[in-house]
Amino acid sequence: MSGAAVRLDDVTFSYGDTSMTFDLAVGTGSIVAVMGPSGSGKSTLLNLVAGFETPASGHVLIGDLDATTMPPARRPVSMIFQENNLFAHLDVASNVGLGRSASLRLSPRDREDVAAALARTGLTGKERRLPAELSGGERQRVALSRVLVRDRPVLLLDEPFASLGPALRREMLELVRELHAERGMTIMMVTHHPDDAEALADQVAFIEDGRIAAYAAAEKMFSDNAPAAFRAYIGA
Ligand SMILES: Nc1ncnc2c1ncn2[C@@H]1O[C@H](COP(=O)(O)OP(=O)(O)OP(=O)(O)O)[C@@H](O)[C@H]1O
Repeated sequence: MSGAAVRLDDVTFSYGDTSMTFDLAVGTGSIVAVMGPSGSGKSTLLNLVAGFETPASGHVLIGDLDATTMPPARRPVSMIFQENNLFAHLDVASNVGLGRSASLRLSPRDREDVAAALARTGLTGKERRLPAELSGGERQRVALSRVLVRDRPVLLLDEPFASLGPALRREMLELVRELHAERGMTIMMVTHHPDDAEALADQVAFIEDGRIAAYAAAEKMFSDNAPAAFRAYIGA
């Protein structure tokens, strides 16, 4: 895997009378923290990239592809949500195997890759467990293992560690940082935690009222030179 650039070109979208407009260019292999008040449009932005929502106008470009109307499964993208990433009736190995084959027809090579991904995320020995028999952190490790076997150039994280305690959250962010160093995928991560953004991201996109109010290097956004609205939002 290596990353792909993501571009939203004059993308407009609305839910009833909530209108949003996104213009954003994310460089290949960079990590962008998507931050902003509740209801500002962070999840919608990720859903437009993933293909769960389709723009009213404008274009979504991923690498060389115009993905604007492409169905989610065909996009070179993986996404992890805060919860419900796994199928409750399938064991850990099968949930990860789905990243390779939707019908779970797995070759010996696929099975090796599933085992390697589970080893990489620290889940060896838990292959036969059901999601309900795992902790919240372990379930998100399963989701990350599936990302590894899916091997797509863009990874979208919609507050995947928000319900974990602080120490575990840091541990999971560290795992994401390592996987990024190994694979080089482009990451867009929604987070409400400035510490998480500072630890992981090289860019911060600040969303306010359905538009990108600021987009700059994390170094700048977490300095005294950050836009006033962002400083107010993080309580700086
Ligand atoms: N399925 C939907 N139907 C109608 N309106 C929606 C839907 N999903 C989101 N909205 C509205 O669109 C706006 C943006 O929502 P979105 O979920 O993208 O915000 P967010 O920044 O991710 O919020 P949060 O931080 O609370 O998760 C909000 O006003 C929300 O109420």
